[in-house]
Order: sequence, then C-alpha cells, then structure tokens
Amino acid sequence: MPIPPAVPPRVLTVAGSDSGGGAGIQADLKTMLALGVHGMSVLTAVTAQNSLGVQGAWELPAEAVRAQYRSVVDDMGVSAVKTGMLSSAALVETVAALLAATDAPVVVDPVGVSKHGDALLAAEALESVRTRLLPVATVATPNLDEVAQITGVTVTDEAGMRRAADRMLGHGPRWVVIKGGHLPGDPVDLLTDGSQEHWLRAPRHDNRHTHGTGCTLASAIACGLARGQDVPTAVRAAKAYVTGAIAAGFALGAGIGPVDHGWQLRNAR
Ligand SMILES: Nc1ncnc2c1ncn2[C@@H]1O[C@H](COP(=O)(O)OP(=O)(O)OP(=O)(O)O)[C@@H](O)[C@H]1O
Ligand SMILES: Cc1ncc(COP(=O)(O)O)c(N)n1
Repeated sequence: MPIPPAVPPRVLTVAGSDSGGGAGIQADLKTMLALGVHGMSVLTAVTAQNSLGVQGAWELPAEAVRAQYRSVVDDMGVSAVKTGMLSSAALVETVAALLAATDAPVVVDPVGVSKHGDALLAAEALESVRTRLLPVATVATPNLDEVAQITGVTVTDEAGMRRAADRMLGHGPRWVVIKGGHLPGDPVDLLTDGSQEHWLRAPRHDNRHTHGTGCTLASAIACGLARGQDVPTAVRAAKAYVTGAIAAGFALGAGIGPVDHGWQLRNAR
C-alpha cells in the first residue's frame, strides 16, 4: 500500500498578478514551490506587466477577494499568509479585516510602486495600511520608498534605517524588516522587534535582473514561519534564498528581468 504523503505547510499569498512572472502572485507561488510548501492564492488585481514596466492594472471587487479567502481558509487551512499588492483602500481594509481573525503568522509587504515607478497602491490607501493592515502583521517588509511613504522618514544610511524601524513598529507590526537594497554598497536589511536587532548583510550582485526581489523575500519569510521557524531564523533563510535568486536573475525582455526562483533546483542538477 503506498503511504500517503504528509500534508505540507500551507502558505497563502494575497496579492496581484504579474503577467511577466517575476513579481506578484507568480513570484510568491514559485518561491513556495521552491521552498517545499503548498502555495495558495487570493488574487487582488491583474496587471499587464513585463520587464519594461506596468502597462495596465485592473482591481478585483472586494467580494471576490473575500470569497477566495474564505474558500481557501475554511476548507484547506493556512499555516502562514503573505500580502503584496492590495491596490486600493477598499481592498486593504477588506484584507486587514480577514487577517484580524486568523491565528496564522502574517507577512505584510506594503507594496507601493513597482521597480519602474508604476503605482500599485492608491495614495489614499496609505492611511488604511498604517491603521488597519500593519497592526495585524507579524512581520512587515517595507523597502525604503515604502518606509518614506508610510512614516515620512527618508533613509540614507543605517542610522536612518533604525529610526525608520522605530516609526514602523509604532504602527503595530510585531517585527519589521527595513530592506536596504536601494542604498549604495552591499545590501543590508535591518530586522527588529524593538528589543532585538539583527543586521542582515549579503554581497551585492551586480545583476540588473532583480524584478520580484521584494515579493520573493516576503514569501520566503512566510514559508519559514509556516514551518514553525522563529522570525529571525525565517528572515535569515529568506535573505539567503533571495540573494541566490538575484545572483541567477534572467536577462528576459528588454528591461529588468525576473529573479530566478528555481536557482536551487538548477544548481542541484
Ligand atoms: N543587487 C542586489 N544584490 C543582492 N541583494 C539585493 C540586491 N538588491 C536588493 N537586494 C536584497 O533583496 C531584498 C529586496 O530588497 P529591495 O530593497 O530590492 O526590495 P524591493 O524594493 O521591495 O524590491 P523591488 O525593488 O523589486 O521592488 C533585500 O533583502 C535586499 O537587501
Ligand atoms: C503585481 C505586482 N506585485 C508586486 C510588485 C512589486 O514587485 P517587487 O517584488 O519587485 O517589489 C509588482 N511589480 N507587481
């Protein structure tokens, strides 16, 4: 008699679709497959997107977001959740209300603009991110542009990252990762809960094909939390995974190509 496989941890992404397959839902599900968990999705918006930018974006109704979430969570259960592009105040509030009732750890990537500067969140939704979404986050993972939008702090160095982290924690997430990928030099991220402080350093890969780094990092953190890792362990492992994915990023399209979510599989051949 074949032995039925054990049920893997289940990770849910609540995010937008990137037709180019480098960021958004597609990055999240690929990361989850690569890291050995069962990936599930609640789609918030559809984007027409490629290596050159975002050519169009269409949001789904709040009712469709709620229905997808209920279908998955009520039947299959969820070990961790990751949120990405939420597009509008209405969807931020819908998702925050759903997550307020879960016991699963929640990773919030407060996606504001794409790498090319296309808005993925309406400006008037920022207040809902501050007051509704961040309070339900186990870990929030803003980049420096998102930190500036949310807290008003412009970060230019590591002391600024610490100030920004304090301000972010004031909005209620248990932990915050301030992503320093946009500062010059080797990329350093600051992980803190206000008492512990972890500086995560990695070599900068001089590869312009970095589309999807933020989504990939946040999803990988959710995978570690779903496996029962503590936050520092999950974030360290996620940083190593995204660093490898950036090093192997593909020169696809005429602009910024996607990171390689399958880099570990290719290395293992
Ligand atoms: N060139 C690079 N080499 C190595 N690591 C990098 C590089 N660029 C960014 N990182 C790392 O990738 C992760 C994502 O950081 P980043 O600041 O790029 O996030 P993001 O801005 O949300 O992503 P994106 O720019 O794709 O929207 C962080 O851990 C960061 O330190
Ligand atoms: C649908 C969608 N969601 C998120 C991002 C941000 O991507 P990144 O991971 O590069 O910050 C994106 N470009 N498109």
